[in-house]
Amino acid sequence: MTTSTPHTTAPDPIRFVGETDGHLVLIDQTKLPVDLVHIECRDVETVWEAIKMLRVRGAPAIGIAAGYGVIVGLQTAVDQSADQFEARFHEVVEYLAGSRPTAVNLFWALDRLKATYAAEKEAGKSPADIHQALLAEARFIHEDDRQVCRAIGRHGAELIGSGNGILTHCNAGGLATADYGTALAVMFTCHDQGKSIHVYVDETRPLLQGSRLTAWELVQRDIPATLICDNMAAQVMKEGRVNAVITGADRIAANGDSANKIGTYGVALLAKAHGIPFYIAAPISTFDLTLPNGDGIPIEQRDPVEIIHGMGKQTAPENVQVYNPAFDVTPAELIAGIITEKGVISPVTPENIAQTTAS
Ligand SMILES: CSC[C@@H](O)[C@@H](O)C(=O)COP(=O)(O)O
Repeated sequence: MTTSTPHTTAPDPIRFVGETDGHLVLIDQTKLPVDLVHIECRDVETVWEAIKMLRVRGAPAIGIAAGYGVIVGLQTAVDQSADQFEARFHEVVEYLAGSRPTAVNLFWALDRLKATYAAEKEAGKSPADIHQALLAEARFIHEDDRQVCRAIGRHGAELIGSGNGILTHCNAGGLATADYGTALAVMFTCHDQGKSIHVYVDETRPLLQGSRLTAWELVQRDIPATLICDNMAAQVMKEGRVNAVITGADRIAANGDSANKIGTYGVALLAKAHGIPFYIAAPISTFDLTLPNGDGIPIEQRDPVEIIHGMGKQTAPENVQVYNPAFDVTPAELIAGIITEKGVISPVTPENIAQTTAS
């Protein structure tokens, strides 16, 4: 079921309505910026489809939605035996884990629910009680992300001076998190602090998260912003308009190599060539310390149709070969700092990452 409302203020991208028998409500991000449409997810298949098709997207938001996806996925099993309930739990977790491969926040959130399940089972709890505990954990992940984003904004704002131009790529805003964002949190905080900033927004081919979502969020907040096509970033930097680049991340390896939306690596190289600091803004939940470097980060490959028919009309021959990786990996040496809720990691070294993530 979908509902449409006028969009004059920044709305919650993710809401869970009710208790364990409730449902998930998401902004359908594929419809923005033209329509603010909500979708109701009353089964896990709808949640999976929403993640896969980028109706909900952005690393933290995917994790939050998946947490609630487990709750709706278990609703059909709560009256069954403890063994059947547990089998369904693992089935739902595996199913949601197969929706998208790159953002580690998805797996991080599911792992937290697995740990909750194990603790409740150990304590001899019933399926209904376990279901309740899982909802509490999903809600905690959601609420905690709000605080995390605010802290990222505060730490990042210290790096930005009044009068600065900031370039960003993709959407790491309120829509990609519980609210307020990661990279955009820095810009929102600067704006709230009265600093005059100007944001350059890469449109972000092929799915235009920059022009559809980031530009929309900035316009909603009256933050001065200029939309550019991805291939204009070098010229804009050369003209001296950009003092810092800030993007989000989907997975950060133990050495700081960071996966983010395809094109981010190119932006980081351009920033280096122009002597502009390139920052990643991401929560601790985006670090994957099991990976020593970015080589092991799984890169999602998406459907060629997104490029051949990306603008709602055919822009390439149907039978042309297409390569459509959704993410790339920016090497740590190109990153001036990683802005987390615990502070800014700089220089980006394995030692500094280990220290901050453990604190
Ligand atoms: C705070 S969101 C950080 C990243 O998830 C974001 O920059 C990004 O690359 C999202 O890609 P998407 O494919 O739109 O989910």
